[in-house]
Amino acid sequence: MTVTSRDLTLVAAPDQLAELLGRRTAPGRTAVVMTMGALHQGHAALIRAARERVGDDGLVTVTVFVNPLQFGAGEDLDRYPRTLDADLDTAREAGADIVFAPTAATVYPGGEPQVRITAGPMGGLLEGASRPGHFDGMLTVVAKLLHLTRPDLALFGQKDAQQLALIRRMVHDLDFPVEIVGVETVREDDGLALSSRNRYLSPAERKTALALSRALFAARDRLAAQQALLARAEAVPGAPSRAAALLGLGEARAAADAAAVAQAAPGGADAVRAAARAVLDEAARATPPLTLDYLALIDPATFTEIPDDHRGDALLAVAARVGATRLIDNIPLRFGAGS
Ligand SMILES: Nc1ncnc2c1ncn2[C@@H]1O[C@H](COP(=O)(O)OP(=O)(O)OP(=O)(O)O)[C@@H](O)[C@H]1O
Ligand SMILES: CC(C)(CO)[C@@H](O)C(=O)[O-]
Ligand code: BAL
Repeated sequence: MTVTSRDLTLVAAPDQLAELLGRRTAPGRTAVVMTMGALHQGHAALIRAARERVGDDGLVTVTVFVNPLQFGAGEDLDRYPRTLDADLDTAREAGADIVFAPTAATVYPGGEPQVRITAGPMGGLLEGASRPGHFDGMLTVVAKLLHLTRPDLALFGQKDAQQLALIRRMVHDLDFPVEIVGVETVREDDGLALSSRNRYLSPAERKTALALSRALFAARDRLAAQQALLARAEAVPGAPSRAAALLGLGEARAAADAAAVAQAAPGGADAVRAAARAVLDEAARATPPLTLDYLALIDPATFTEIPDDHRGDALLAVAARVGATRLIDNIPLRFGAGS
């Protein structure tokens, strides 16, 4: 579908939003994209995906709200970029109908809400361990915004993988009548995941920050190499070992690689993790340095570390600081046959 520039309405009050939704909603065809503003092409991809899903006569609402509840003390709530005029252009070009940009006093008229959503055990891991209370605050505002925007679909980025998993969990556990759609991470040409916080980076910091995506790609390449070797070795019937099998094929170099892989990591996950860590260790010695918060190779169903002999889906997730900026990124991986 080609998205042509359409009329965009900016609303700040929930009753105005309700009025618009009531007037224009086509049944089953409303979508929401929730953001904290400072929109970039990652957000635009979510809005375009929403438009694709609901069609030309559907309704796409973008929310722009920097939610104080999900920021911890000492985090960047005050300096978080607020660029509403530019956001309206991006939202319009990507195909939104409504931008709902309420104030904090509108969203929380009585101050901080007494009753909140609790993220549960998964909410205390990784991002939740580094940012205590973050996911409770995030889920609470997502629940509120779902009530206010009343969508059939809500789209979220895979870049915030744990957020997406927790929103799916909330919707499942609490029977929210909405379909949650995940959208692939949009990257710069050099691999850096688009993020509103990238604009904090100086050129030198940005260069160091590239280590996040390079680490993920190194791990992905390591897994692909391991699995190609294994597949070739397993293709030789009756071979006593992977290395011997490849030697039997006269592939001495590949056999040496296979032996190294087999020795370093018979199951594979540890070597994949190590390939990523090597890139991050190097970036820790760069100027300016990268300070690793976590690197985790996890089961996407639980967000707990996978064992070395894991088979099936996994997620490699990283969080790090460069200067005063904290960035996250992740990549899906598949261990075992068919990956
Ligand atoms: N590069 C990206 N590709 C796809 N979706 C993204 C990307 N970056 C953010 N999103 C998604 O956009 C939605 C709004 O995110 P948010 O406004 O926090 O942007 P952000 O760039 O992640 O900001 P921040 O730098 O503050 O984390 C979320 O669902 C998030 O996952
Ligand atoms: C989902 C969200 C808009 C809730 O404030 C925020 O966490 C974000 O931008 O990812
Ligand atoms: N992108 C997730 C929202 C946050 O960092 O608070």
